[in-house]
Amino acid sequence: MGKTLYEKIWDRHVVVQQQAQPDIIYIDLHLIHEVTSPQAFDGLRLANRKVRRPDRTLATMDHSIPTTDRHLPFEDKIAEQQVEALRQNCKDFGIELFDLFSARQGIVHIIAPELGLTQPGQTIVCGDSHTATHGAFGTLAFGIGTSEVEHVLATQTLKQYKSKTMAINFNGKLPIGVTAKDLILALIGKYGHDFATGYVLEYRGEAIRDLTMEERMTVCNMSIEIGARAGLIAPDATTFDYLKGKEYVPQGQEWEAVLEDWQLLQSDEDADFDRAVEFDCSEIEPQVTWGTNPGLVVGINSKVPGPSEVAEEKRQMIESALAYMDLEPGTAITDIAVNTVFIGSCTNGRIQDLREAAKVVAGYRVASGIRALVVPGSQSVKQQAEEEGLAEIFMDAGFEWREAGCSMCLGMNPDIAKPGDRVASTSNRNFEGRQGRDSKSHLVSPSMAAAAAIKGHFVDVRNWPIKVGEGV
Ligand SMILES: CC(C)[C@H](C(=O)O)[C@@H](O)C(=O)O
Ligand code: SF4
Repeated sequence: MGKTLYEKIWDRHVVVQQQAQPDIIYIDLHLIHEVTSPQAFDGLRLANRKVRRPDRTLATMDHSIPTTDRHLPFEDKIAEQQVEALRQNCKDFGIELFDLFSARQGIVHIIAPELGLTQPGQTIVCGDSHTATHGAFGTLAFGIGTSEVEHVLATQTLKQYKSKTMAINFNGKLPIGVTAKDLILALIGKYGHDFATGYVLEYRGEAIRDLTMEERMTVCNMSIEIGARAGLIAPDATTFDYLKGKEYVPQGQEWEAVLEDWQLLQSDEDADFDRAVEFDCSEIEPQVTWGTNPGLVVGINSKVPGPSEVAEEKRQMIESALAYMDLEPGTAITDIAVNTVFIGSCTNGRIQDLREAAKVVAGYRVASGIRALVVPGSQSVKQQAEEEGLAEIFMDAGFEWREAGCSMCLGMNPDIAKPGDRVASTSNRNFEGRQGRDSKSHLVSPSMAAAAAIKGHFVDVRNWPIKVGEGV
């Protein structure tokens, strides 16, 4: 019997295997940030322990930091303490930190891939649920809790039960103007936000093969939003081209050797997945979430559904989502007006995302009364966007252009949506209060968010360009 990619990576990392016990697996890379690490370091200190592999541990700050005026003291003293604690911990335990003013600072899931730290066949963990992003490289990457962060810091290993495996076969090609974000939202919409609980997914098929690495990261990033532990894409020429020459990737003869090894990282043809799903890509439209979890999503040319359209056991959930979102069933998605637009996050804060948004924005102005933010996922994305003239396009149109961080993806830093704000957001979560108390989030792709900023409501970006002033 052949093995799945997941099983191959797992087997390469098992350190101890005992009956009726979780396996102990080796961790190749441990990423840390300011929110989920302080208690873990406190635990180490109490036990008088060191960090086992500081050289395989990397820290950045992203969640609670401001994206403007970084030279000023923080308004939020708790956030400032978190950041201070991370600095001290990294210093005391010899861990490299990309601090606030580092050219390498950024969202943890954006910086590791862009530096070439994320590589096929590795195990990567982080005290953060969107660690699955790194799965785009054929890397087993998943989020862990703070006590596990401590365990990994101390031992560079983790106790884990093996997950079940699910193949997600995306058949056919993505229609023109439909993005990776729409692909993953459509999948979650069809199956629901808890469908894949307990599974590690492998995304496969023509539509996946056609995606760039950045698009693959968008897909894997949202694995947790369908309940999965992790999501993987087998590495191929696209992966190797992306990695070649990156700072932390081996060069010369060593590159040839790793390349040979990485090519083995495919599920065997006769591998047995616990479950397989076939998904037809040909009918996907640009997606817009209307509810309070990412699975409550429809195509741009649809209407907000009502409780009567769903199975009895889901009615209450739909009713409470409609009430929170202040939406009436039957409302056309294109009639939903927003007053805030957020382009950024580890889902869609990479350079390709900003390029796609800028294409829509170029030559237009943000509609009046709209607050629109573009927040690059890393300082390196920021710099590149400035060099390419994207920052100027955004600023000329009336967008705010920020320093890198999680920003309005979650209400943990000064970029908070106000009560009642309705946000078109390129992030990955739309739970109640996610972007600020009593604010309403609609998840979309970068080009859809950009178009909503210009028009003041959702539009089908496939019909862009729309002449300024038309139909507003
Ligand atoms: C704060 C952090 C622990 C959290 C996570 O685990 O995902 C955050 O990144 C999020 O996206 O909700
Ligand atoms: S950008 Fe959002 S989803 Fe990603 S790590 Fe930060 S808070 Fe979590």
